[in-house]
Amino acid sequence: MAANSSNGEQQTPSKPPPLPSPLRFSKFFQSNMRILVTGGAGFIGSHLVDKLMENEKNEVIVVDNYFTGSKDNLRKWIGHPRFELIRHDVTEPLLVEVDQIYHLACPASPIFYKHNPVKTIKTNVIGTLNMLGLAKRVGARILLTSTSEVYGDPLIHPQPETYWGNVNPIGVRSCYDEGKRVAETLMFDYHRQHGIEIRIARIFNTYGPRMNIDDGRVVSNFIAQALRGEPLTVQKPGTQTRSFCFVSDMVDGLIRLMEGENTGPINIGNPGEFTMLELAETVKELINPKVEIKMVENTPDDPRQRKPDITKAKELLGWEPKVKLRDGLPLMEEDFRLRLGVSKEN
Ligand SMILES: NC(=O)c1ccc[n+]([C@@H]2O[C@H](COP(=O)([O-])OP(=O)(O)OC[C@H]3O[C@@H](n4cnc5c(N)ncnc54)[C@H](O)[C@@H]3O)[C@@H](O)[C@H]2O)c1
Ligand SMILES: O=C(O)[C@H]1O[C@H](OP(=O)(O)OP(=O)(O)OC[C@H]2O[C@@H](n3ccc(=O)[nH]c3=O)[C@H](O)[C@@H]2O)[C@H](O)[C@@H](O)[C@@H]1O
Repeated sequence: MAANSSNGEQQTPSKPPPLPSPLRFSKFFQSNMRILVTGGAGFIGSHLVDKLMENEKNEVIVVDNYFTGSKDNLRKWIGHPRFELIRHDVTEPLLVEVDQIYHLACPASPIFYKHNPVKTIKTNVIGTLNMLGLAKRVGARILLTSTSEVYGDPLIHPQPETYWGNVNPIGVRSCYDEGKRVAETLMFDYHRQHGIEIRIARIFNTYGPRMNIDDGRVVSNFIAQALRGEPLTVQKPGTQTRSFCFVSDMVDGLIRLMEGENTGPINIGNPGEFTMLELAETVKELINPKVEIKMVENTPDDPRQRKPDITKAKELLGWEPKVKLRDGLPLMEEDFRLRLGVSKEN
């Protein structure tokens, strides 16, 4: 059609505008759910992205500052028309149009979250405020990955969601556990004050392929040590317990929580409980019977026991874990062997 110029004369455009790129069609015409995953380049986040990307109706946007995560965890999706990766720190505001936010960004291994405690608490508090601000602005549902560390060194065992916890507010772990407690408070205040749709998962120790080899957490430490033929370092007294959930079960629980009708908080974890000495014995038996077990000093405020009460997850989400520790460890061993270049015969 002819256009009017500013002096009133008619002009005919020389050529029609270019067609949009075919990528634009594949990107915006197929998807009907745009999902943001903060911390999506990390261990749990990258497995969550894999699962979300299996659904052709989903478009996934990851934001990560790569503090503990890596692009390598997402390499199979880079360049995919339904996937975008943004280097961004959640302590800075973000504006993207999304329908759901899985908010995972936060260092999780104690050695990393204690490395820069002020940054850890900023990530938990300012990062969560920013993501809630985004959820409010664009009307998205937001899920926070909280932690069993909100129960501190628990005096009730196993821990139900109704337990308020036993947390040291001024200790070296407080940046993480008090940080997550404030993040939970912010979630509920935005829910009550602004009607934001929230979901809170309290995750218990999760393990699986893709954990950083030198992550510092107990399962990755023991597997890497067993494969390198080094002593398994059990921190004293060794009778402290944890309950280990395989990552595929965790991802299934997180998606059910997001898709369901309950705000939570809901414990997501595997109730199978082990002492750290039992875990070391199991890794030794399954991976390298020749390695020694060595007792080493512990760090302050290490919780003495931890086991989730998952009644709520069973009743409200129809969820319970499927993978036993003895079945999950060999899957992680396989991944660690590949990355460390240690074959089965060695
Ligand atoms: N793995 C567990 O056992 C466990 C248990 C309880 C809770 N959680 C929670 O689950 C989430 C994921 O844990 P994970 O084990 O995958 O840890 P991870 O360290 O592998 O992943 C965390 C990701 O967040 C990113 N990140 C950190 N700070 C950021 C920031 N300021 N801005 C943007 N990105 C940032 C990291 O680079 C990383 O990719 C965390 O919120 C953690 O607190 C994990
Ligand atoms: O599940 C949770 O809620 C929390 O669990 C872990 O925290 P923690 O249980 O302290 O994790 P680890 O560092 O793996 O320690 C587990 C136990 O193993 C022991 N440990 C650790 C490392 C090691 O080499 N040897 C060893 O005996 C520790 O003393 C501790 O008792 C995670 O790192 C947190 O991100 C998460 O929020």
